[in-house]
Amino acid sequence: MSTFGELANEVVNNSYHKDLLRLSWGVLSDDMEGTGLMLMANLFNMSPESRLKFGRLGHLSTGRDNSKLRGHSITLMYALKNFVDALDDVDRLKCVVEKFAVNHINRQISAEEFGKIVGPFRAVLRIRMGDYFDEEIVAAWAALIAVVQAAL
Ligand code: HEM
Repeated sequence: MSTFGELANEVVNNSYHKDLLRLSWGVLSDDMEGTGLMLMANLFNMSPESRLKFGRLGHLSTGRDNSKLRGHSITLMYALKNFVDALDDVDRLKCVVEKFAVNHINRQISAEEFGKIVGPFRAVLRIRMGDYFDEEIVAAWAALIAVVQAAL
């Protein structure tokens, strides 16, 4: 089992994956709010048990009309932007990942639960990337998510 530091190094040293992350981020970030809402809706549909962790957000099926869910979706996307902006600097990547890991440790989110975002992420990439969708793009995001999981 690789450590947090080893996984962070693997992400920073994988130029091909970094190209895929930046390319797909360019597409995903074109509509930060819409992409964030789509990711959350996918998580709630694909892992209904995760809804229990988001009690603060109220009724989770109301999408953009739910201002708390909307706020959460936007801040989640800016968290991803922090990761993408740190891809060339392993120390920077580690410190932003640790910052977001703490937010989840405080909410009792385990590494396994956090990993449930990969399927919903794949579904977002399928829609947003269209003909440019490729499993290797999912693998690049999964490797980045694995760094967060290792910090939980
Ligand atoms: C791409 C993956 C994810 C990112 C980038 C992310 C990012 C964030 C951010 C930025 C916050 C707000 C932090 C704060 O206000 O303290 C947050 C809160 C939270 N996250 Fe995540 N998250 C991800 C995945 C998940 C998953 C998979 C779960 C659970 C299964 C989860 C559960 C939570 C919960 C329960 C909160 C608190 C919501 C609230 O009451 O405001 N997150 N997340």
